[in-house]
Formats: sequence, C-alpha cells, structure tokens
Amino acid sequence: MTAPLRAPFGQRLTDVVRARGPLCVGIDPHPSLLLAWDLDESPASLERFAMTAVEALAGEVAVLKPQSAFFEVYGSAGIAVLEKVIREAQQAGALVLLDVKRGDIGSTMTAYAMAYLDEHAPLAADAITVSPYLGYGSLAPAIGMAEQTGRGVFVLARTSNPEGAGLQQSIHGSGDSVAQYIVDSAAETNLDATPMGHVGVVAGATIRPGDLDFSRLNGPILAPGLGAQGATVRTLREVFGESLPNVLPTTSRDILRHGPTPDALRAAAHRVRDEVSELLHG
Ligand SMILES: O=C(O)c1cc(=O)[nH]c(=O)n1[C@@H]1O[C@H](COP(=O)(O)O)[C@@H](O)[C@H]1O
Repeated sequence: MTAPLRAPFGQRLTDVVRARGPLCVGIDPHPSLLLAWDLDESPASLERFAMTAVEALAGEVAVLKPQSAFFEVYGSAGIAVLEKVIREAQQAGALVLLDVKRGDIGSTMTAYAMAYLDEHAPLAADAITVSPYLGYGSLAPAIGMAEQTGRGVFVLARTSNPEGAGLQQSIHGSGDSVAQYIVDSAAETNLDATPMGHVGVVAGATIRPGDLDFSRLNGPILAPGLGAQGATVRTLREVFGESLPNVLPTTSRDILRHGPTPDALRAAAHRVRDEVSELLHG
C-alpha cells in the first residue's frame, strides 16, 4: 500500500488553526483596491498587489483565499500570478483555499478536480470552493480526489449575499431547506473522520441565527461576510453558537484596505484573528 501524500485536510486545517488562530484572509485584487494602493490595472500591478498580501500574511494567518476571478480578468498573465500566489503562500506555511466556486456534471467535475486538486496540477491548492447547484452527488469527483490527495472542498450551503436566501432556504424534497440538505450531505461524507472531515460548507456570517443546524457536520464552516458585507465578529456567536469551534471566518476587503504596507496588513489581520480567538476561548 502506498503511503498517503500528506495528512488529511481536516487534520491539516485543525493543526494550522491551532498554531495560527482561526482566520482566513481573502486575496481579492479589486480594481478599487489596486487604485487605493496606487497601482494600475496591469498584470504587473496584480502581481505586486497579490504578492504583497502573500508576503505580509502567508507566514501569519492559517488560510489564504485567493479569489480566482480577479486573476482570470488578466488572462494567462493573471493565472501565472495565481500559480505563484498558491506556491509561495504554501511555502510560507499557509493553507491555500482557492475560491473558484466550481460545479458541473460529474465528468466535467473530474476535469475541475484535476485542475485544482490533483497532485501535479499547476493550480493545485489545499482546498477549493464548489457549488452544488448540479446536485451534491455531482461533486463526487472533487470530493474523492480531495480525499485521496489530502485536500479539501468547501460546498456553498447558505451564502452571505442577500440574493442567496430565496433559493437556499426553499424546501428540499427531504423536508429540510436546501441549505440544510447540503450541510447534512457534507456531514454524511465526514462521518467518523477525526479530528474532522475534508468537506467543509460555506455559510455567511450574515445569515439569520438559527437558520441552519451544523451540529452533525464534523467539518469546517467557512464564514464570509465580516467587514465589507456588514457582519462582525460578535455576530459569529449568534449565527454559529455551539458550532463556533468549527468556524473559519474569512474576510478580504476589510484587511486589504489597510495596504499596501505589509506591517499594516499584518496588524489588521492580527486584530481580527485576536478578536475571533477571544470569542472562541473567552
Ligand atoms: O465562497 C466564498 O468565499 C464566498 C461565499 C459567500 O457566500 N460569500 C462571499 O462573499 N464569498 C467570497 O468571500 C469574499 C468576501 O470578500 P469581502 O466581502 O471583501 O470580505 C469574496 O471573495 C466572495 O467571493
């Protein structure tokens, strides 16, 4: 039997969060942020922006989450920057969650899995975001490959944007909401994993408290929405309650707006991380 490539994602995430605190920072090179950093909209500026964020944060925070769209805008030059971001962030000890929100029929999903979760893929990250709109089962190739390679997937369940609620809270054939069905499906995949499984869910820090029951998930909960979308660290307790230890809050603009000085970016990330740690450990 061949030795596993690396420890399972649930273990790796648990370890890095224990060492660095519970925070994911998004690398979202918005045009308005480039402007605020005195940069133009060119591939060279994209690289400067993204690598400054990596330099400042990859040795400090548990997880970095580059948003693929902001790199894709620049075509192949942007993808080359994204490859460098992933590689150098991992070398500095952060896990990289590539935010691509992929989802397709199973056979195409296999190709997405090979693009982002295969050992030899130039864009291989530690985890990706995936969309279950084609059915939770259609994600099987990504979930399977992630398990084989010690990587993870985060399935959109209840997103942070106001438009998500109507669809995600509608009632699924199981009698629960669509969002709850996604959480429960992830829970089935994660059953028996220790310290937790490799299938996370995405649930916005902006959602209504009590909308979802995460108690059986046994996996990480990526919680976007802090800062620019209006949620605060305090709202995390209201929304996630007893499941707070599994929550990985993520924030992008609210940190990046403090650039371009690496020290200021680091200080902003430390502030949010310490606030979340305080909430968790009292
Ligand atoms: O999957 C995500 O990361 C995500 C899911 C979600 O429900 N809401 C959400 O905002 N996101 C992403 O999280 C980031 C939020 O950015 P800020 O609002 O600047 O913190 C963006 O990259 C979004 O694409």
